[in-house]
Amino acid sequence: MSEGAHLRQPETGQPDASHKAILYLEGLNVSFDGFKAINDLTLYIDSGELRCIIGPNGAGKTTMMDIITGKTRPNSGQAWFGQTVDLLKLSEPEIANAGIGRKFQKPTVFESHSVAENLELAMHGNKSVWYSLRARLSGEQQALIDETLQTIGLTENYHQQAGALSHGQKQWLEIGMLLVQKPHLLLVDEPVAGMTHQEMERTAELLTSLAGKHSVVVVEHDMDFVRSIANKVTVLHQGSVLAEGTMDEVQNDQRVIEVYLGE
Ligand SMILES: Nc1ncnc2c1ncn2[C@@H]1O[C@H](COP(=O)(O)OP(=O)(O)OP(=O)(O)O)[C@@H](O)[C@H]1O
Repeated sequence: MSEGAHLRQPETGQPDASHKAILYLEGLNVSFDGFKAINDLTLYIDSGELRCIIGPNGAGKTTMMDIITGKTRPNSGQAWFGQTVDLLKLSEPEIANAGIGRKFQKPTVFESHSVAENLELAMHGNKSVWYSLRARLSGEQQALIDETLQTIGLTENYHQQAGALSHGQKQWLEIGMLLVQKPHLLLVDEPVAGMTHQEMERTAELLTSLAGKHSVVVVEHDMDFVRSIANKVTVLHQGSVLAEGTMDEVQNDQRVIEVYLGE
């Protein structure tokens, strides 16, 4: 089987979120050469919620995302997707196939293909570009592409070459490329780095519109942006949860203030 053969199959079963949470991280530990990057981390994400994760450099945010997607294996602890999917037993492609999509900071769209073709390619996943762009789209697939373009605000850019999009538009296209794979949980790494103010506002609208239908975890350094989208914020520090609550609650938390002042 070719690399990523399980990846990006659009139809996946629903994770069992009957106990409210879609993601359970419990007592996780990760050491790199004796250094504890993740230290007894326990964190729950509810089904349909939009959660922001903040924390100073080196707090363990990326490592936490890497555990969820199977890129990094913890030394101990538990990571469950819903009630029944043990993430620590799955490979990276199996985790993606189970319905966890990740958007990295830097956009990686296919620059020489059109916006719609990028969505088609993402929808067909592991198939070759040649196959993907010649396969006839079903009515349902075409409808998904149209709906996704509307969600990400790129309907007008259907035929435009992706390489000609602005930085912000490329980021939205890449979010669209995840959406056509119908993920249940979306992990989004620093979505607004390098964006104009206007692009940031549009990204805030986009991410908040995805919550409910999807569960969304956003790691972001820009506090104004976090304030504009967050209901609940988790602050990581030295690999553990330092504080959790509304933006106002965590910003007024003395321990959080000290950690950020100490940066
Ligand atoms: N592969 C690795 N080998 C050794 N140390 C690592 C490795 N990956 C991460 N670390 C260390 O683990 C700690 C946590 O890193 P991580 O990238 O998860 O933090 P972060 O909160 O995402 O930081 P930033 O906001 O700067 O991206 C850091 O001290 C980092 O240097």
